[in-house]
Amino acid sequence: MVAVADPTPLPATVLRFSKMHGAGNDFVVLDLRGNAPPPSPSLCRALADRHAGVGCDQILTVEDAQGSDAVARYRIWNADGSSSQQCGNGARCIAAWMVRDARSRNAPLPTEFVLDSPVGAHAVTQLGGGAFRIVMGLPRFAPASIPLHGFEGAQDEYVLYRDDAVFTFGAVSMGNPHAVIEVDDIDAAPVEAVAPMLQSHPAFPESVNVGFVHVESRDRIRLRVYERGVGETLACGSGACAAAAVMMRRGRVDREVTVSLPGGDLRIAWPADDVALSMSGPTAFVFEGEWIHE
Ligand SMILES: N[C@H](CCC[C@H](N)C(=O)O)C(=O)O
Repeated sequence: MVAVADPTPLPATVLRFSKMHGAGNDFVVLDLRGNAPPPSPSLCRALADRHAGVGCDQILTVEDAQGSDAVARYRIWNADGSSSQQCGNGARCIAAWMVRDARSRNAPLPTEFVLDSPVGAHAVTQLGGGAFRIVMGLPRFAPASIPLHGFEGAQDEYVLYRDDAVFTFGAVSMGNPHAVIEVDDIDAAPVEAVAPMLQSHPAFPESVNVGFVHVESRDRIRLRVYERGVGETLACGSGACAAAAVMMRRGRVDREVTVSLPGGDLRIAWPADDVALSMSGPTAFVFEGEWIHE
């Protein structure tokens, strides 16, 4: 009897994950509590790959809160392996993940709790049915905070040139950079043509998420977002906050609006300039899995 070497090498490691989405913006969630190391950029790219991996727009990690009254801390990596400081849809999904985790340990979370992120604490409110409200903080319009180079003070509208193209947009930080371009026809918006040119423009040293917005009424806007590190997604929570904030600052919409994205609707409220903006929207668990990698 000749022993045959097993042709299938044993997996080096197995990584458990949750697959979730918020209005179609989809995520792989990793539980790193207990000081497990963060995923490398190459592991993020492998996990995000929609053919050879699990497939997602972002990887989200759940981590121990560091000395605050938060129930957990989360971090964000885009599909290309780059990290981000903010993810609105991701924050809601982490909230839902924590609610389910607490319930599984017979220690249910209160209706209101706090999550920590790379840009600070976020108050969370359970709205029921998988919906959550997240306090996303103050929109920051100063060019230096976006960052947007070449401009001194905050402007309602910026103009940039590149080759023979002219870009007219609003800009704001929600903890991550956003440019917002108003269009007449959202379905015909030149998303793939314009967004990459603006993202690689030297005025945006950290690149930028590019939103294309059409104002339908004073309490409803339609939005498509070409995200930094991903491309066009079905929804972008911080992008919805950014588009709403830019349109509110221009006086084009009321201080509470529905943002209609291809993957679903989000509700944004920004009662006054010196009050934090909040975002409400859905979450969904899709499946649990094990990532087997060499
Ligand atoms: N692509 C973004 C991060 C994810 C934002 C988006 N998925 C959201 O829901 O806010 C960036 O690089 O800033």
